[in-house]
Amino acid sequence: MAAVNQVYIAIIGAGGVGKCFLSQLQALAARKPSPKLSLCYISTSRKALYNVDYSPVSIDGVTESLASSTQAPPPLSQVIDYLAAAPAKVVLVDNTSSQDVADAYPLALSRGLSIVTPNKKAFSGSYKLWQDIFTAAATSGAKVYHESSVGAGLPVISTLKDLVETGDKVTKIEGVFSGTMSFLFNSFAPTEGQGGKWSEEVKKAKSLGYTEPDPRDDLNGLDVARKLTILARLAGLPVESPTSFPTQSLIPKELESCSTGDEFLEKLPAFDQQMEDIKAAAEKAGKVVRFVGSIDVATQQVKVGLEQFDRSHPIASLKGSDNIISFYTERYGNNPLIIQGAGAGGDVTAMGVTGDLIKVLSQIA
Ligand SMILES: NC(=O)C1=CN([C@@H]2O[C@H](COP(=O)(O)OP(=O)(O)OC[C@H]3O[C@@H](n4cnc5c(N)ncnc54)[C@H](OP(=O)(O)O)[C@@H]3O)[C@@H](O)[C@H]2O)C=CC1
Ligand SMILES: N[C@@H](CC=O)C(=O)O
Ligand code: NA
Repeated sequence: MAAVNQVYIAIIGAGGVGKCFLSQLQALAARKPSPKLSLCYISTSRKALYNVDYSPVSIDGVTESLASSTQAPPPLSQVIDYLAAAPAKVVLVDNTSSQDVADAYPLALSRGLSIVTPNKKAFSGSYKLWQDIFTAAATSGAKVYHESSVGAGLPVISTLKDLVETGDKVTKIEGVFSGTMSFLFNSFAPTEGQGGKWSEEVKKAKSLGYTEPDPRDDLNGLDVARKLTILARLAGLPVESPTSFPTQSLIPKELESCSTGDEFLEKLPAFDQQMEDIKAAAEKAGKVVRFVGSIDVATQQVKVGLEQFDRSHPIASLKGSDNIISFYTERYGNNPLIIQGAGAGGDVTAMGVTGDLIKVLSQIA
């Protein structure tokens, strides 16, 4: 029988963000006085580690134990049955970008499992999925937190929720919402100097862990469209899906039929000139080009794409993978509330997930 206040942690996904989350979880579990956490399940898409009697999986060295595990992950519905029958409360941490896992949130929440995740798919899928998730949570009392689904660990979701829940009226949200796009344009079209080759910078963004598992999901604008869908919904706009508003893709037409991300990356250098032309057009106007998004709440308009900025504009002079997100509201008037900082990367994303876990623990343990 589990101790009173014991909480079981179940983790799906152990990639770039997942591994950083595991090291933060290890530090959290070792903290004194120690929260009564125990890891009862962890899986990737091919391997799993768990014990039918819920005896803990050691967090120390878990990446190595998982890699050498011979257990395959059971179907998701069975994982949810297993977790729902645990002799203590459970927090499910989804560190994948899987739509299948996201689609299972309503079931998991209705069975009492709380969820924390950086996965955007659940909150930016169909509006029905969004409603099902929050209805299931409200009915069962289970918690769902997804801070890192926008702006990685930056306090974007929590800030927007606070604005709305305290009665402010959000009129516009705009900025740079992609760590990958920020990094790409900051290094390919810097405010000073020459900048690198587009395709080389794309490869660097992937190796730095900024891109989605398939970098085409960043370059086609969908990752930003997903983030704006989430923010628009939280601001009160019932956006149907991330494809229901205009989004500019930076995938060359000729590469739209590539069957894998690797094939796309291999062929991309042949199309570097397309991006050079876009950069040159901005330079001719004395500006730089950046990939931005905006939500106009009053007109219900959401858009995502390239825009030109003066070199002195705060969006033009971002560094690294930084995001900048401005909230215009009635209370803040003409001077928006601005959040800025790294918007991608394993450690900063995992920070948002661990922070969410700590919030959930304070409510359920
Ligand atoms: N990287 C970043 O800077 C940020 C990432 N995020 C989000 O964090 C999430 C994780 O990103 P990241 O760590 O970079 O991605 P990775 O591709 O590095 O890792 C994904 C992990 O999920 C596992 N996985 C995928 N599908 C399934 C499935 N159906 N069942 C079980 N496991 C599965 C993969 O296992 P396997 O290897 O076996 O396929 C892998 O362990 C994504 O949703 C991403 O959008 C959010 C903000 C910033
Ligand atoms: N690929 C995303 C990761 C964070 O959401 C990005 O580059 O912003
Ligand atoms: Na965030």
